[in-house]
Amino acid sequence: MLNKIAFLGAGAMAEAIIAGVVQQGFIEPDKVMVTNKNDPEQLAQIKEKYQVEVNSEVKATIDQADVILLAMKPNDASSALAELKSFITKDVLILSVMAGVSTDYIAEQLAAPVAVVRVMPNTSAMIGQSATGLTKGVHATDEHMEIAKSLFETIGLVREVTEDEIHVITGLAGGGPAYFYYVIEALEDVSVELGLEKSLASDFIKQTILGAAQMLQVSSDDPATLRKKITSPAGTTEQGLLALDDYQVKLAFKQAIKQATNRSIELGKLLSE
Ligand SMILES: NC(=O)C1=CN([C@@H]2O[C@H](COP(=O)(O)OP(=O)(O)OC[C@H]3O[C@@H](n4cnc5c(N)ncnc54)[C@H](OP(=O)(O)O)[C@@H]3O)[C@@H](O)[C@H]2O)C=CC1
Ligand SMILES: O=C(O)[C@@H]1CCC=N1
Repeated sequence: MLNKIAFLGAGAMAEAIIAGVVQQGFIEPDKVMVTNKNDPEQLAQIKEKYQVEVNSEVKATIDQADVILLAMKPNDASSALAELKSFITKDVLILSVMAGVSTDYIAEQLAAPVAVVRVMPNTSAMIGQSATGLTKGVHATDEHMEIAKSLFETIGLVREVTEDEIHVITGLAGGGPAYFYYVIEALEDVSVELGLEKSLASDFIKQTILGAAQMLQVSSDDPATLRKKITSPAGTTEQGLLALDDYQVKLAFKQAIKQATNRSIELGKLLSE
């Protein structure tokens, strides 16, 4: 049982994890303390929404915490770790959701053999539906991994991956919901263009994507087989898929994941320069 989780960072990802772990009952809200750089209003909102504790000081936030979750942007990592360094105790577990930032970098900046688990969730954590990759830093034990796993399993699927693989997980799943939202924006736009009310279109799009996702979960068919079952020869779907091929949409998605993955690698390298 955890004594306290300290969140350094109170932005979109921190909030999604806080909402998830509190609402799924992983930890009592009064055992969660949150700080940020300089936005008391955001802290007040988080406190009001989730009944967690907030504090403007790092020292007070991490006091008595057995888990510290780093949820600032990668370019704030260096200054945040420099501040954290003076307060860190050796038996704390550091979880970091920062894209690209390696476990070694975090331990080096803290100048201590501290247990670090690098985590890549996504914002669907908010409703318990994240897909989260975990990577064990050199000083983290199996017990630390179990703590990290049990925390993130309350807010979705968890898989342990290597530190190389977590870059791909970042490109694929960390930002993954954004790609689906982007597609949905286009589907909404065209439905309105073709004469549907936006809310009607939105209902159909949401149910269609949810149904497709659930089919993938329960069916023994692979995605290509499921697609073929929808595509009648000389029918409507065939025309839709022809357009997607004409516009090289598969290639575009492959390139998107490659670029996002490469950016994760690059963010890590930029910090080490
Ligand atoms: N958004 C997403 O979908 C995902 C994000 N991530 C990772 O999560 C991290 C946060 O992303 P996101 O939530 O989107 O970013 P946001 O900009 O929404 O939030 C960043 C937070 O970090 C705080 N912060 C900055 N410096 C410090 C510091 N020194 N000490 C304490 N808090 C600090 C900011 O405070 P203030 O507002 O006061 O400046 C802010 O609350 C990133 O590293 C990102 O790679 C990972 C997976 C998915
Ligand atoms: O865009 C980003 O850098 C972060 C990491 C994954 C999702 N959002």
